[in-house]
Amino acid sequence: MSKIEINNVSLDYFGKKDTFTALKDISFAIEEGEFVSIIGASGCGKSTLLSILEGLNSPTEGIARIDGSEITGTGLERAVVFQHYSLFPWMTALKNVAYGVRQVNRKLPKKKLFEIADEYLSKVGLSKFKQKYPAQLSGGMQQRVAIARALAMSPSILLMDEPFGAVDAKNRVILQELLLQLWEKGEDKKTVVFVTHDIDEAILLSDRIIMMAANPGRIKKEIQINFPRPRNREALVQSKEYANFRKELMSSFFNEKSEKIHGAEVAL
Ligand SMILES: Nc1ncnc2c1ncn2[C@@H]1O[C@H](COP(=O)(O)OP(=O)(O)OP(=O)(O)O)[C@@H](O)[C@H]1O
Repeated sequence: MSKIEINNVSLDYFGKKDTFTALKDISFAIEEGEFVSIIGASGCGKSTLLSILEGLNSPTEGIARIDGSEITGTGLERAVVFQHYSLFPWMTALKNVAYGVRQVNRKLPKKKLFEIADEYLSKVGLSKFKQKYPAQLSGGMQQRVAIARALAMSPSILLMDEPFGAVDAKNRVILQELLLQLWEKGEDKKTVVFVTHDIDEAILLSDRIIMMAANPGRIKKEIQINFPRPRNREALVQSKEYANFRKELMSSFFNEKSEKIHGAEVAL
């Protein structure tokens, strides 16, 4: 049994006048401990797919399962990290992480709760900032807190929707490496579903890439990534294998019909 199974899933959004098919007949499986990225043009349904895995949306057709059971709502075994920092502004970094831990274990004594929060903030390099409020932290730091909170909840599945999309280029690299390190070293390897627009990010992090196409949102290609782990960005990007692999991936990514609508490139 796979950790995640998506079988013939379609999802329609019903408007007042018309219906929009955001996902059409999608099937794939993700094994326990696998790191899978979903890439594709804007509007191809990546976030919609993630919302089904999160349990916020239900397929119009088909079935989505976790550990063999149909997803019927949100669950504490799934933690989510979004592009926009979803921290509570009135809580310190430490309290934000402790809040997450409390959601999964309400009986834990306060002291233990804060010990766990402390441990995870130190894993993401923020020990010195634990008493700061989100507004006192940079965007990259806030995203570290969000990652610490997600990991501290000890989920078996981590759902990440463009988690580094809003941070600057330098912090993006730092966060990618942090996530790679935490995931590769993790004693209990999480199953990760990671939505991104960034091909290099997807190659660096993933075991497999699911490439989607738009109108309607569907799977275009699945690509296995066999670069050995632990991965080192410098060594990886300098290798000939990487250059060839990336070139191939880029050409299938852009080999999609598109049209300029109001000056913007829109995938068809
Ligand atoms: N609630 C909704 N009602 C109607 N249409 C929606 C709704 N949510 C999303 N859509 C449409 O469904 C399609 C898929 O949206 P989705 O956000 O899943 O795409 P995406 O691949 O994540 O895009 P992006 O990369 O820009 O975030 C888009 O055309 C979007 O406009």
